[in-house]
Amino acid sequence: MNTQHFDTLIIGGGPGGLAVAYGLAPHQHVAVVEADLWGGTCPNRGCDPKKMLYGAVASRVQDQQYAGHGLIGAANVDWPALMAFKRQYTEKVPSGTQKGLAANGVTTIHGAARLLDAHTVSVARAEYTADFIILATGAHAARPAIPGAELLGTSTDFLDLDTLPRTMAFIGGGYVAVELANIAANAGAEVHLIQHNHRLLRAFPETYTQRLAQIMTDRGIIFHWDTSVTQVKETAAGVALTLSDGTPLTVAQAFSAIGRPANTNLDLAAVGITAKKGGIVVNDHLQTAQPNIYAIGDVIDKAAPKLTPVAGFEGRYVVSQILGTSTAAIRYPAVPHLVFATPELGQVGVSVAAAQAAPDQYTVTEQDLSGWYTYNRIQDRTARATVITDKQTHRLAGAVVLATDAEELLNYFALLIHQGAPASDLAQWIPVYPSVASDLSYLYQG
Ligand SMILES: Cc1cc2nc3c(=O)[nH]c(=O)nc-3n(C[C@H](O)[C@H](O)[C@H](O)COP(=O)(O)OP(=O)(O)OC[C@H]3O[C@@H](n4cnc5c(N)ncnc54)[C@H](O)[C@@H]3O)c2cc1C
Ligand SMILES: NC(=O)c1ccc[n+]([C@@H]2O[C@H](COP(=O)([O-])OP(=O)(O)OC[C@H]3O[C@@H](n4cnc5c(N)ncnc54)[C@H](O)[C@@H]3O)[C@@H](O)[C@H]2O)c1
Repeated sequence: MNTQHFDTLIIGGGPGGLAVAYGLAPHQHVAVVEADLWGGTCPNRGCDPKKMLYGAVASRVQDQQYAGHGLIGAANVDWPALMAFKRQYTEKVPSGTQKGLAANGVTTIHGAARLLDAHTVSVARAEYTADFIILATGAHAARPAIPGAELLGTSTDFLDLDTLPRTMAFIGGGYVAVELANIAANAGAEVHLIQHNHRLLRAFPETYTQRLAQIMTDRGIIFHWDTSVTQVKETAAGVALTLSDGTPLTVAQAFSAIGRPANTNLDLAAVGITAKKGGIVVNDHLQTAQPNIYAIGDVIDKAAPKLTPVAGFEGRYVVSQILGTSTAAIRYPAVPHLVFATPELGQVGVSVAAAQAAPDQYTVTEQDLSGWYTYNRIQDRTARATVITDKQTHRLAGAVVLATDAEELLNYFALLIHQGAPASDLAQWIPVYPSVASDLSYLYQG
């Protein structure tokens, strides 16, 4: 068998793998193996298509907020046209990604890769060797272990629905369930969200998640708290879910959104690499038990959130390790994370719970922003934010925002934390007025 050799071989052509490929391509002979769609989850069936659908419903919600204040009637979502708009973007992603890699001298190999030893990978009947191997295989949607689970769709199915089902249910109360339920409900569907406990979006403060749940309830989403689904059956009308209290719930379509286990199906044991529930185990240099095999992105077990920019950050870090431009352990900056609902809920830095547990160290200030000009102007009646500052350094330590376009404030907060900028810096800065940025000096006062 002819074996091709590369300096670095990357398994997985998503945001993590691509960051490594583009970083190493000018210096090395590099290959990427992709089993499915070039570009990975985010641009094909994750962040990007999700935000295209979200954009339309967010506009509709904004229209509704202007009702009686200058706009008559909210725009309606034309789901097939919105889906066509989304597909115009997503359909070009795989070929565009592959062409981009080829144009940068990266070899692209299509197929599912497996590890044969610390330097050898098999794809179909071919074998490839490499000095370094990067595992960047991401994660996949889980389905509950119940009879009929195969009848449940996943986020991938939702993001490619030709027509919007009149009724639907989401099992789970994490990012995926909340974001997709919000899109579906604001696009006109009757939506049920079934959560097995009483806690939505565990990474966010409960006072905020309860507020968001109330806003979503007011918009028509039906929450089934402390409820599990015990069985799914096909019916003429769609699917019949049996809920843990015995109640039947029939909807046109139901989706599993109970988490995303790592794609560790790589014959890891054959090379002595371990994986836990959260994913592949790596050290603080992102090396697996085999020092020449790194793992990055959603496939690794880590405390950092599993997000696209985090996968890219890890990819660039691994490039610096392989090229020898850095030998330091990985240090993550404060990572902003945000749920694209209407309104958006985001947070960055020290959590409210951690700050409240250390009252000598942090000041926690929560403010209702709904009366502020920025939010009153767009009739966002629920906007609020919590800002956490360090009592000793007077620097920004963390923030939580529930508001229309919270993403903007969150990005500013992340930058201020990253730069360790004192509040006094804002006095030397002139933002556009009126804008979200022009509120910063009122929110962060050191
Ligand atoms: C519905 C949804 C919405 C999301 N929204 C956001 C968002 O708004 N913001 C955000 O930051 N993140 C979001 N995410 C998360 C984001 O998509 C991931 O964090 C990101 O894609 C991780 O990148 P990755 O490179 O680690 O993995 P992936 O993007 O999953 O790429 C891994 C690639 O590896 C391939 N692969 C797997 N096994 C093999 C194998 N054996 N051989 C070869 N190839 C293999 C897969 O086919 C895949 O293409 C969302 C995710 C979902 C599902
Ligand atoms: N805006 C964003 O940045 C964004 C959007 C979507 C996804 N993501 C990424 O994708 C990841 C996965 O999202 P997700 O929503 O699938 O997972 P998640 O881990 O965020 O939430 C899973 C939810 O399912 C519930 N659950 C778990 N097991 C269950 C079971 N057996 N039965 C019923 N419910 C169960 C959990 O309590 C939780 O509410 C996120 O953690 C995030 O990293 C990010």
